[in-house]
Amino acid sequence: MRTLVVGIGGMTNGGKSTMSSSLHLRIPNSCIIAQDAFFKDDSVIAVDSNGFKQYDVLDALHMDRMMSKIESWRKDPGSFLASQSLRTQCSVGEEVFVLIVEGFLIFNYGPLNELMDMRYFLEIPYDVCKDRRGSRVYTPPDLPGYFDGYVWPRYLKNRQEMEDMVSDIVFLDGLKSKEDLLDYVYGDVTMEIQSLMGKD
Ligand SMILES: Nc1ncnc2c1ncn2[C@@H]1O[C@H](COP(=O)(O)OP(=O)(O)OP(=O)(O)O)[C@@H](O)[C@H]1O
Ligand SMILES: NC(=O)c1ccc[n+]([C@@H]2O[C@H](CO)[C@@H](O)[C@H]2O)c1
Repeated sequence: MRTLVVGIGGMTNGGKSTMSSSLHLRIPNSCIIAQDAFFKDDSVIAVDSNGFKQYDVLDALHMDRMMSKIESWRKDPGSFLASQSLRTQCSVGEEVFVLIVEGFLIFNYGPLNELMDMRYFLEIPYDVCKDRRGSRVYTPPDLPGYFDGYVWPRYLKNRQEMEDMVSDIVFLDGLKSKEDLLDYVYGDVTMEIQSLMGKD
C-alpha cells in the first residue's frame, strides 16, 4: 500500500484551509486532518500578564489526539477514508492514499514533522496577515492588541524554531492567487503520486 503525507503549514490566515480543501477536492483518495480541530478547551489555555491567551503554542493543542488520528489513517487509510464525511472522494483503482495535514504549527512538532513526505508553508506579509486576521472571528475573539502583542511576536518565534528544526520546506507566496498556488502544489503532488505508482 502506498501513502503520501503532505503538510500544508503556514502563518495564521496564510491560506492553509483554502489550499487544503481545494487540494482534497482534486486528489482522489485524499483526506485532511487539520490542527485547528485539536485546540484544548479555552478554560485550560494559559494567560500572560497582558491578559492574552497563549493559543499560538503547541501546549495549546492536543497533539497526542492529533497523532492518534493520523495513526489511525496510517494503519488503514481505506477504512479511515470510508469513515469520513460525504465530501470524501474515493476512486477505485487509484492506489496512493494521500493525507493532507494542515496547520500553523505542524512542522514545529517533531513526531508529526517526521511523518511528512512533502512540506509547504504559506507566508504573507505582516500587514496582509493583520488585515486578514482582523476580519476573522475566533472563539474566543481576539482581544484588542492581540495581534501585535501576541500573535505576531509568537509567530516570529515559532517560525525561527521551525527553520532551526526543518530544512526541506517549500515556502509559498500567499499573495499569489488561490488558483496559481493550488496549481503549483497540485502539480508537485501529482508528480509524486505518479512516481509512487510507478514503483512496482
Ligand atoms: N491566495 C489567496 N489570495 C487572497 N486571499 C486568500 C488566498 N488564500 C486564502 N485567502 C483568504 O484569506 C483568508 C484566510 O484563508 P484561510 O482560512 O484559508 O487561511 P488559514 O491559513 O487556514 O487561516 P487559519 O489557520 O488562521 O484559520 C480567507 O478569507 C481566504 O479567503
Ligand atoms: N479554538 C480555536 O480554534 C482558536 C481560538 C483562539 C484563537 N485561535 C487562533 O487560531 C490560529 C491558528 O489557526 C492561532 O493563531 C490562534 O490564535 C484559535
